[in-house]
Amino acid sequence: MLRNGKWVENWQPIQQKSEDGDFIRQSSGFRQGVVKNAPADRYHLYVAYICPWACRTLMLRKLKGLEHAISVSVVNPVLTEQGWAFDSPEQNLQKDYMHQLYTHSDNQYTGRATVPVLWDKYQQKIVNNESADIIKILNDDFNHLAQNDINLRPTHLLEEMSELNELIYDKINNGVYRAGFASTQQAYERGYYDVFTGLDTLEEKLAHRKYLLGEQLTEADIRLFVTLIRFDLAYYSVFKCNKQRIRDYQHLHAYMHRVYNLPGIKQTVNAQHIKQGYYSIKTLNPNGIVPLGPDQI
Ligand SMILES: N[C@@H](CCC(=O)N[C@@H](CS)C(=O)NCC(=O)O)C(=O)O
Repeated sequence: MLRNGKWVENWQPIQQKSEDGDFIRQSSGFRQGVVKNAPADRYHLYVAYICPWACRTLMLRKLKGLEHAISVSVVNPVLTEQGWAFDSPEQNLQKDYMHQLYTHSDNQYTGRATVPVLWDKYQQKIVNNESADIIKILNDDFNHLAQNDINLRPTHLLEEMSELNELIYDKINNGVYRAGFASTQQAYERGYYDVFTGLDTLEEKLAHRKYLLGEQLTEADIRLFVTLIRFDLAYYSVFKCNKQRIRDYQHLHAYMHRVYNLPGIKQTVNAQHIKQGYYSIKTLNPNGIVPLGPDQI
């Protein structure tokens, strides 16, 4: 991580814990918006295919048809001693590491150099590093450039969606991390039970619905999909969420494939990066062996 603009931590991110051993997610440091009627060459996304938070921004970019307007850089799947690294110097400032883009934006930055990042190419600085903000920005503020007429935050569904988003975040998106990074048995069990009660609730909901809120795809589906697609590949095993796989849920499994088969979505999923990334977390998998399976998800 960065402390006052200096890279201080060794490669494995220190996971903040509560007194009871629960994993605590840190908050994001850059929370700005974009300019009105942004030109097509102004903004850029930095993402990792391993990262569910980053991939939800990639999904929005695809679904809205913003590929021509928002360029993308993808980091390598395995965190290095200096955090996220690029294969070759990235395209905006020719930097090798993500943390250099953070210190270029704020030379006193303290915090983790996470992805996703929404970058302003004109001002050469980070606009926002919170995926919840970024997906809202991509949905609401780029309609003049969007090639697809789709709104994932329809006003009449916002209230129901935000309730559902809370459940998805607490029990599922963050639940798998709370199980995976727990440092006591009790904390692990809290995470584990949250994950599976959450999945059971949504399995029931999806028995009668195409998407979480009915016929229309919404942001809630994006938020759920990114965890479902990583589940059998990584969370089931490396995060010990092993009551059952997504494959074993009739409705959730069909739904996951329904979303996966939407135009462009497959290109936001890279199973090899997901496995390499999660199985390289040394505290959870000291020898770094990456499993060959599953053959199918
Ligand atoms: N609040 C952030 C969380 C992003 C996040 O945790 N990203 C992880 C990858 S999944 C990361 O970049 N970790 C690097 C690190 O912690 O050093 C968001 O949703 O945008």
